[in-house]
Amino acid sequence: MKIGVIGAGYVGTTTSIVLAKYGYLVTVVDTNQEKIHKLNQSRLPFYEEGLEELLHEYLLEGRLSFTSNIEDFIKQCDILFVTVGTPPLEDGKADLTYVEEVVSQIARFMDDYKVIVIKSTVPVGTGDKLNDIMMKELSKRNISISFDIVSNPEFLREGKALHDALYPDRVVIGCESEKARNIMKELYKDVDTSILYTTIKEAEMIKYASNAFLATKISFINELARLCEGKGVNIKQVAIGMGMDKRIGSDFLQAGIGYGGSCFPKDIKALLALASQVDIPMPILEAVSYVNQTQSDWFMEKVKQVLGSLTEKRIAVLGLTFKPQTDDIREAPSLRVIDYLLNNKATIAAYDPQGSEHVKKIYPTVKYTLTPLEALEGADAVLILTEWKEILEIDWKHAKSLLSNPLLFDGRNTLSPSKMVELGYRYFGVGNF
Ligand SMILES: NC(=O)C1=CN([C@@H]2O[C@H](COP(=O)(O)OP(=O)(O)OC[C@H]3O[C@@H](n4cnc5c(N)ncnc54)[C@H](O)[C@@H]3O)[C@@H](O)[C@H]2O)C=CC1
Ligand SMILES: O=C(O)[C@H]1O[C@H](OP(=O)(O)OP(=O)(O)OC[C@H]2O[C@@H](n3ccc(=O)[nH]c3=O)[C@H](O)[C@@H]2O)[C@H](O)[C@@H](O)[C@@H]1O
Repeated sequence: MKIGVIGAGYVGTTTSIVLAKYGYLVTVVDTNQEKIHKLNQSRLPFYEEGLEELLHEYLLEGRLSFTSNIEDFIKQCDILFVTVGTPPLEDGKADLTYVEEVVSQIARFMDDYKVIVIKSTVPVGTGDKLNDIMMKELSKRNISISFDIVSNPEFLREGKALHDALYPDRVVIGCESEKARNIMKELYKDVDTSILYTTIKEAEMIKYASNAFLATKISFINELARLCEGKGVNIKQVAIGMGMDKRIGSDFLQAGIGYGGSCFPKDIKALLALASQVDIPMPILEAVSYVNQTQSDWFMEKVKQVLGSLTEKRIAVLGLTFKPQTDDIREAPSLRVIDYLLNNKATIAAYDPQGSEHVKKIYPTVKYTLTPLEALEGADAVLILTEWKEILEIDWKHAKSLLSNPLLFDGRNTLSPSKMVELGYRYFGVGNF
């Protein structure tokens, strides 16, 4: 069974490495020559711990290969995983251009049965649409070759990609043919988890529903944090107490400056766009998005209030990526915070272990430092926006001596307020005292 993976992004690269680990022969294709070149040199095109070593090993062993020749690739592979991007369009809908293009190419070049496994996050009904595209392309060739479309959504998190792909909580397979189902069953035989077989549409919806629910938990706790702050109640204790109820669960109840990343914001927009196409109002999801969009402003208003004015104030921004252990800055709350600070004429020194180069392209006037302590020199306030280990493990006693003003705004509620106060800081968390 030869496996092909289309797209060498987070999902494609991780999927290919995991499949190679399970002993399959895997080839990955991408239109981005630079990525393919890098991968062929055992270098990841993004930052993700634990993957590069395996990439190197499997390349050497010949279990994994990377190419930009799509035609040969399609002819040679039996199972094709589609992992290309589905970014948001202006109106919030998922842009299916890349997925549709890939599927057309498969139909144009295939000469025997293929299982086409859609891993990209796509709206409900996409499987049917892709099926139509395949049929149309094949009829242009005046040829009849059988194929199956399977929806196998990906649930990995950036920063924990390898762990999540190796030990998933569940695998969802949306599949409507016995033949494809048996192939998928064989493919996942060594993965020790529950497999849920569904229709294609159900699998497509499960992916969006899961992300939307996780985002709802975050916006719920963030909204509650605002109330807790007003009432002098500690949100961290509230979250612990809530999370002890198994029906609620303790995950994704960490209050902060809001969720970011390439998926939650995009997938919520896409789900709302899907609902509006069929005139179904989704006020809960609208509110989830609204709370998230206003959370960093709410946080920054507090900073402004404490400082009086931000004009010409020196602000140390610690953490730029949307979460730790990644270099991804897509929809990162730090971008909104920097925007806010620049609009208020503050001076910024920013530190991030992985994300600075990317943010520099958007905000070239910000000073980017190589160490967290450099960013703190002469600062009037410190903002923690991402809970990187490098930031949490700062020697905060020494750090205080570098600051003009020991004001600490912890946008991730990760430091101990009492310890910081003991060290002489004025500490402000998110509903956390
Ligand atoms: N990033 C993540 O953690 C997760 C992403 N997803 C979903 O998976 C999909 C992919 O996400 P990422 O891997 O982050 O995307 P990405 O943007 O990192 O990678 C997509 C890759 O596809 C390539 N590509 C585009 N058109 C192509 C074509 N015609 N032929 C070959 N390659 C082509 C691009 O050059 C790019 O390298 C999205 O739908 C996303 O929502 C799902 C779960 C987790
Ligand atoms: O579809 C996707 O791409 C993926 O989206 C998320 O994964 P990811 O965006 O990589 O990262 P998360 O760990 O979910 O964090 C997302 C954002 O929420 C924030 N967050 C998370 C948890 C929390 O309690 N509070 C909170 O503010 C994080 O800081 C981050 O900005 C989902 O967790 C994955 O299951 C899914 O596969």
